[in-house]
Amino acid sequence: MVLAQLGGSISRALQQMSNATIIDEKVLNDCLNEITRALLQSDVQFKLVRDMQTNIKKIVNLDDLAAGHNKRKIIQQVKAFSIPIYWPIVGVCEAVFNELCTILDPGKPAFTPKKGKPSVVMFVGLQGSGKTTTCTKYAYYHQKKGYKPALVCADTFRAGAFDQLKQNATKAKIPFYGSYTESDPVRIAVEGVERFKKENCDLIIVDTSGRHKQEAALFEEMRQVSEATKPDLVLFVMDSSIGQAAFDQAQAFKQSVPVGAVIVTKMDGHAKGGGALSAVAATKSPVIFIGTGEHMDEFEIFDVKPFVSRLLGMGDWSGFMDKIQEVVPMDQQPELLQKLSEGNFTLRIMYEQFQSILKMGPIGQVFSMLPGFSQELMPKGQEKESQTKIKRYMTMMDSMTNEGKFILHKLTQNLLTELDSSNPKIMNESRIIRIARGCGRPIMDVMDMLEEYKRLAKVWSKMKGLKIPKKGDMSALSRNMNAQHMSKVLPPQMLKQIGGMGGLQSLMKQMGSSKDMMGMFGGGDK
Ligand SMILES: Nc1nc2c(ncn2[C@@H]2O[C@H](COP(=O)(O)OP(=O)(O)OP(=O)(O)O)[C@@H](O)[C@H]2O)c(=O)[nH]1
Repeated sequence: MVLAQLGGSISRALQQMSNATIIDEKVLNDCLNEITRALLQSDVQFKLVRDMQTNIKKIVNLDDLAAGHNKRKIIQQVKAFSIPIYWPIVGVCEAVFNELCTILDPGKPAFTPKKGKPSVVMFVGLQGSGKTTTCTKYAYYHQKKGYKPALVCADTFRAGAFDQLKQNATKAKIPFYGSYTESDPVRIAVEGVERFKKENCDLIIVDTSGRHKQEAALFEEMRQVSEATKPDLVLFVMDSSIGQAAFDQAQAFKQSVPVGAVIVTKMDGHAKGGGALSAVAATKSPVIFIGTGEHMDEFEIFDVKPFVSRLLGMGDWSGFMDKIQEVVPMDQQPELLQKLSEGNFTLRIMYEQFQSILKMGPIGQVFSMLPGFSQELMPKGQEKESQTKIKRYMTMMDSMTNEGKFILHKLTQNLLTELDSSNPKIMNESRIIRIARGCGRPIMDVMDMLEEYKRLAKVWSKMKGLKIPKKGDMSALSRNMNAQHMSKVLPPQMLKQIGGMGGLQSLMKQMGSSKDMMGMFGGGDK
């Protein structure tokens, strides 16, 4: 399965899960099985896939969720009180995303050469993996960054290897060393490294001959080159279409030489995404670059998160996780909560929420996948229409502001704009006609917008009576938040999963410390 298909399969599996009304063990298992199948077909090693599935289940354990053991998920769920989102799906997506990122990130950065200080980098890999081409790409990349690279051809096995390197190096104006007559790769490697050290080159790249894991003699030769040149970094070059063999091959190299980083080549073709994951797992070294074509500059720094996003077929999933917080920015939550606690869900608040959703751009569409997020406002499969609808509502509300008609507040005698009033009754016929005229929309549209406002106001009215602390004191908020409030604002399915009112109460007891509760709102130190 090629990369794009893998992404498609995984996102389809997640989408199917999001279509389910209730996410129970079976729905979660079906989704994970689907993802597992897709990864296996993409040549991710079986063990890796199995571990990943177990880990995701641990993170998204629905039983745990009900019993309140899984704080992280609960934290996400409680955050959901800010907006009616069915959060567990985000949790599963995030877990899949994080698991893939974890596999690709072995936790230790690769060696980076320093300018002005001689470093030796040795390239190893299977025959035809693109090693020689990649050596030059790597040298050229660093040359552009101000390094002084040099190439040494220690591939005495393949006839024509030296010519190929010479040709590439000449094109890129990079000094090179090799021999048509010498057959000992160790000797050539040592001579080349010494020579370029004397010439003050700071990045000496040693290309070795391609080999297969069955070729014991060639592996021994590679080990000797490594011992003699003492490279600062051994780079394993792997063709992305190698398939299931990737793990074993990478491991065989790692067992002979201290592989410190991986470069995956031919990512431009019918690339299998799984190989990269397997190579990292086998070598416990990070992928640092990818080759995306035959040309010198078709070479990119490897970045885990965008790669996984691509793998999952979701433009920028990591960005989504960050942006999700924007729906109600953390620093604005106390203010917002204050207004809501007073039962003041105004058209202005609705306007600001719409603004946040639109700010999320196409990512906002992801919300429409999530059951619970205003089915009426964002029906599935009609994201574009929904966005247009939101924009239309906002235009109507703009017209309300511009008219600047004020309403006298019954109790405070303050003058409020239509946008700041939380009493839908004030929107009488003459006001509706005026707004419709002002924005050039039919009266029905204005009424439609006001219906949506009433619907949302009803959801938010459940927050009424919540004691809100002063701005910044989130822990006080958590102390004042009781299970009763929570039960009102959590979507019913979510409450059911937590174990109803009883489950919620015991959960809140367990999470009693203010530090934990602060975490629930994204505040405090984590
Ligand atoms: N499309 C594409 N082709 C690549 C890429 N990298 C290398 N190639 C091509 O792959 C083929 C093999 O590349 P080489 O650099 O000769 O491979 P090698 O690993 O040095 O080969 P041995 O010396 O036999 O081990 C060449 O035709 C390269 O042009 C890439 O990122 N994308």
